[in-house]
Amino acid sequence: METKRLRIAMQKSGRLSQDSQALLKSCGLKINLREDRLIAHVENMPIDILRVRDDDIPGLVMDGVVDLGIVGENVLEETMLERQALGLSVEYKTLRRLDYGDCRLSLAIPQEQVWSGPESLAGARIATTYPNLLKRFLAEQGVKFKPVMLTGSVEVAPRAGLADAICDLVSSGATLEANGLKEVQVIYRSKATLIQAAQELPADKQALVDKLMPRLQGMLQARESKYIMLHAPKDKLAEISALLPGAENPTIMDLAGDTNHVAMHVVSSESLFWETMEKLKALGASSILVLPIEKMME
Ligand SMILES: Nc1ncnc2c1ncn2[C@@H]1O[C@H](COP(=O)(O)OP(=O)(O)OP(=O)(O)O)[C@@H](O)[C@H]1O
Ligand SMILES: O=P(O)(O)OC[C@H]1O[C@H](OP(=O)(O)OP(=O)(O)O)[C@H](O)[C@@H]1O
Ligand SMILES: [Mg+2]
Repeated sequence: METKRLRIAMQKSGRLSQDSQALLKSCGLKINLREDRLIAHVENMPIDILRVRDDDIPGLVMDGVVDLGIVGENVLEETMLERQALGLSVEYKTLRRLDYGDCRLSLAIPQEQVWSGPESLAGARIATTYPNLLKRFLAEQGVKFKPVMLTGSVEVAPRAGLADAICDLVSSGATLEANGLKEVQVIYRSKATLIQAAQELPADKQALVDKLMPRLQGMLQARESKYIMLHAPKDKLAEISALLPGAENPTIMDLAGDTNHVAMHVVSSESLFWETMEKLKALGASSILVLPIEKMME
């Protein structure tokens, strides 16, 4: 269905919802969101946000039902494999990998069991929501297994006697531990990603995407960067710069009444660890301030 408004699909409720909504808001979208509504209107731009189950997002983009989607790479890759097997279109464009939704798809077994590699799962029943990613991994290892498809509560499957092992998402590992399981093999690492339908968009919609992308890029870059201010001995400027990632072009300013030191301001592409601060201090730097950056545009 053709609409004049750009359609963006994102997860309705779950791990990616808050961050995705916050990211779009930070790009200037005023989202009129009502919890019970599946479509949220953006008040100040011709954009509609479709709030759906995350599993549906890759298909909506690949079928061109929505223009953009924010989804975990794990779900994207799993859907690709599933659609490939069904002979459906798997085309899309990745616009930007995002900085949230970090997790890994891993194999886990009961804590008391000994792990001697993927081959120890030969013939095992493995519970998962990601049968295609699991099949691909174990096929590469030459291991045959019996998939047990579960769409939730995968971690309880071994205790419930439904499976011998599981293949599920892990972040802190707390859920595995709470269920008496241990992570033994990572099979896929994932983050949230912004994707676009493969077919060409009408010019006005593409113009809107082209307007939003530098804002998104700027927000993500700002989140990854820090503004660092410090006083430095003039004869140690090169050594101090070398300690600050992305500080090729520092701003150097004279300090009133001090001819031996200068003020140095840099945008660093990474957060500054305490260890680096201590090294800066050892080189004679003082008054070191590390500030977050709200927005950036190059
Ligand atoms: N513990 C985690 N930490 C960080 N990101 C995660 C974590 N678990 C999952 N994710 C990412 O967030 C996505 C959504 O996870 P969530 O658990 O909300 O999915 P769901 O239960 O399948 O939701 P839905 O109801 O939309 O189908 C996952 O596909 C993954 O990319
Ligand atoms: O390693 P951890 O930090 O414990 O995270 C892993 C858990 O997080 C996700 O579920 P979520 O909590 O989103 O709930 P869900 O099962 O309802 O999807 C995932 O499916 C795991 O169960
Ligand atoms: Mg889901």
